[in-house]
Amino acid sequence: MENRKKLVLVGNGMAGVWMLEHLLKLAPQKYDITIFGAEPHPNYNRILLSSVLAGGADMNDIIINDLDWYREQGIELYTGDAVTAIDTQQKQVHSASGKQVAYDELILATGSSAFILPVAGADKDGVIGFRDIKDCETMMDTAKQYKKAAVIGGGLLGLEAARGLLNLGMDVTVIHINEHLMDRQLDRPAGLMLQQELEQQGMNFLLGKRTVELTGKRRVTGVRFTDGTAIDADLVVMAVGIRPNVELAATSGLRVNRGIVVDDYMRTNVPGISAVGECAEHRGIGYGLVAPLYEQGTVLAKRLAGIDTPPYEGSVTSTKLKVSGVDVFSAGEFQDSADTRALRMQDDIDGIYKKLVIRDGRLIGAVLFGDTSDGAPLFSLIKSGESVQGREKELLTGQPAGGGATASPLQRLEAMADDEIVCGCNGVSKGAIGEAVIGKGCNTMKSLKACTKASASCGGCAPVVEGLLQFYAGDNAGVAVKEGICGCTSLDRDEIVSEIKRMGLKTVKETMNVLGWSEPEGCSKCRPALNYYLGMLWPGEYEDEKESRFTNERYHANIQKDGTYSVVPRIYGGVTSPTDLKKIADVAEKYNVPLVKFTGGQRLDLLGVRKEDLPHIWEELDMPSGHAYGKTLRTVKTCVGDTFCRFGTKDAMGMGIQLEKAFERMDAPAKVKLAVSGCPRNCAESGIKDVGIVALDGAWELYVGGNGGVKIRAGELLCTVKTDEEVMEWTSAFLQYYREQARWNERTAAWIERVGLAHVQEVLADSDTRAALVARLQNTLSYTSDPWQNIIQNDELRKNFTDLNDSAALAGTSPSAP
Ligand SMILES: Cc1cc2nc3c(=O)[nH]c(=O)nc-3n(C[C@H](O)[C@H](O)[C@H](O)COP(=O)(O)OP(=O)(O)OC[C@H]3O[C@@H](n4cnc5c(N)ncnc54)[C@H](O)[C@@H]3O)c2cc1C
Ligand SMILES: NC(=O)c1ccc[n+]([C@@H]2O[C@H](COP(=O)([O-])OP(=O)(O)OC[C@H]3O[C@@H](n4cnc5c(N)ncnc54)[C@H](O)[C@@H]3O)[C@@H](O)[C@H]2O)c1
Ligand code: SF4
Ligand code: FES
Repeated sequence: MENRKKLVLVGNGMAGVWMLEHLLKLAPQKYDITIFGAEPHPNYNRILLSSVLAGGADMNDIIINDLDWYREQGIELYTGDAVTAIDTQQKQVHSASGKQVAYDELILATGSSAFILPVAGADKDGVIGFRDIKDCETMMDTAKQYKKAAVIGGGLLGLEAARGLLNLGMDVTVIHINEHLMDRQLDRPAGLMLQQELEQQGMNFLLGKRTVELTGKRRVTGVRFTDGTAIDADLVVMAVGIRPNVELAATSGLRVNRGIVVDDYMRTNVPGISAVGECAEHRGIGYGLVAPLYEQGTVLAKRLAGIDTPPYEGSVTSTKLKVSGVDVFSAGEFQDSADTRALRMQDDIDGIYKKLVIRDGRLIGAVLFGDTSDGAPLFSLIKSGESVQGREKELLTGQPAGGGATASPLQRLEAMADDEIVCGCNGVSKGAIGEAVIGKGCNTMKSLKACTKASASCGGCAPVVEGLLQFYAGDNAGVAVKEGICGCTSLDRDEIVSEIKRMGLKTVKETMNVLGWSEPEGCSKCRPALNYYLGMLWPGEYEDEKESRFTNERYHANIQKDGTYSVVPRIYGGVTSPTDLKKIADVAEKYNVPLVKFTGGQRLDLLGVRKEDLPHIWEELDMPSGHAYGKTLRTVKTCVGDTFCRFGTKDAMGMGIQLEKAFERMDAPAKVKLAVSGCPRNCAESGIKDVGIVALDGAWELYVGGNGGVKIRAGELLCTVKTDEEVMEWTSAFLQYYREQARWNERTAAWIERVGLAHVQEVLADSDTRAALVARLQNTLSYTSDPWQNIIQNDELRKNFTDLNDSAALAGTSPSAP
């Protein structure tokens, strides 16, 4: 150990420790390391303080390296002890607690401090910046006692602080000096759209205001502006930018401007002393985001390890607003000037704005509002500096020139270049994720994060990283995506299903016991999932556990927002009769049903029914349940087909009724909707159903995986068949395969995206497999019966509808579109 050099790091924050981690990987034995940190904590993720304040994370969740890590690395760590002087002659640092430590290499990573406006009253109690754990705790404590918060500064930090304070129940006013928010990241249209969104969330704004004084005695009570106006405030958070911590360097004789001046290898003007992070100023620029600081850290780590490295030449930055739930992205030069051209697209109805700034045929900046999914590829183009001439409009619309379909998420992942940066904070490319998943077997988000650092900082890239994890794991047969289905178990869906089968587990309780659930009672995520898997695996044998079902399924009715229920009788294929209509009208009148409405699935919905009336209504209706509440077949929508329509080529109504009669009461991982149209005009909207059938001249087309809900998805063509019998066979086989393979609560659209249509087609192409699937579905359906008939004929079950304090059901309902 004696010939190791001594390395001292001043500042136990994000940039310094990130650099050290890198150095330890490159040259684990080269240095004896000592770290001084002014804060009393191990290294934590400062970025996530916004999430902690907003209630989305716990302080424990944001520790990056715990104390064990320092011990394991042999690092001497002094927390809560600031370095106060550097003796550059003796090569020693002195700390506030009186320690003296010698160095061969000294790294200054002292970060920044929140800039506190030098206005009268800025030293009063209740006036803080938002920089560290202490500030965060002060805000959380203040919200318990006080009501009114003022945030000065409508930049990234101010808006994230304001969102957190709103979540803590405070009235929040953001005071901003400019006429639009985030003026350092957004142009005016995007700034105004952001303001509108945040106002709807309950934030108040005072724009164009310059603070002149903070009023109050010891504690702040208000904010006064240069125009003479004022507001009350019990808490004032200053978020008007940052100032690099340079005092230590300046008083020790290092060259300092706004930050500590460094060259392209992060060297200061004093031999043996480097600076990295927010405290450093490189080519006149100080950065306030982690991505460029990590780029600096990479160069410094290599130099300290003695490895050749290209110089650090500065960074192009991109930002995203966190925690507000509003999608905002900004990168590069976002303001246009005399030598730039800008392309803009604004959609006020959907709240989407996109601006691209181009100079000399190259993309140099972008602003996205409302939909930031193009952020990563646009940022890659900005960084690469490649020509986009002729492709500008394509980049703006996201569609290939000359039209064509918008790519699906999977296609988009596939189309990404290997060197495209996926995680901006940590500089992780698509290729690096592929390498980690396939090459190193990192097949969970946790291990992938540990392996690559992707999504370990702001978390903004997590959806894309997760998509790539699925993408690569799916592509590589040897790797399975392993995510526990909930916090009670580390087992994923496939493992649970195969263990239930292998060990013959027959109840929810037994499954949880045998498979080592951490929560003996399970949770609202795993209980209904296990109930479904057991019912799917052991039809006829497994007794449904009604306490594992949500309220809607438990009462066989959709609970409405006023606590009443709805009744939807089954109307096969949407075809009814005067007799049924009369029955429906009679019960609606008799039970004072406040609303009778046609649903999107061509059914009649009686809304506003009292729980105790449900059994009587169903008794008097004497019609089968429409299952408008469950994870089952909901409806088969039909058009009139060739029975009446002059374009019709086949009997769409007849086919719809046949399908609905065949699959009614079929439990499924999620709700299932079907449609049959008599010709490609598609009046029954077959293109957006789980199974959508379209008649052609002499054939039927079967589309699968469509969805018209939150995330619209067009169905994909599974097959084209000739006869009605084949329609029944393929639909049965498809539905049973979905029942057996999908995760609980996964709609066919999500399932198909996950496993790929080609896989489903390959499985179903085999006629023996189809026959076996059809037989298994028929077997399952043979055990089902109408739930309302069961209830009205059973006095015990009827009692549930008069006992108003039935608390055994799982809290929550599932959405109820029939
Ligand atoms: C609430 C919040 C949200 C943010 N969100 C994002 C985001 O989403 N994306 C993004 O890219 N960036 C974000 N940032 C910025 C990001 O956190 C910083 O860029 C990053 O932490 C800077 O790292 P650093 O190591 O240079 O400084 P720091 O993380 O501040 O670390 C410096 C450390 O040095 C210590 N120190 C200072 N002087 C001394 C001394 N003399 N002796 C010993 N120790 C000393 C300080 O106490 C501090 O602990 C956010 C910042 C905040 C406050
Ligand atoms: N999501 C993220 O990436 C994120 C989140 C939080 C913080 N940060 C980083 O933390 C640092 C601090 O953030 P910030 O928002 O304080 O800095 P900022 O410089 O981005 O924004 C400060 C804002 O305050 C306004 N301002 C300046 N003087 C004012 C005054 N007297 N009254 C009212 N408004 C005034 C400015 O116009 C500016 O919009 C930055 O480096 C930022 O990049 C990033
Ligand atoms: S889908 Fe075709 S057959 Fe059906 S109603 Fe429309 S036009 Fe007529
Ligand atoms: S982009 Fe911030 S963690 Fe990946």
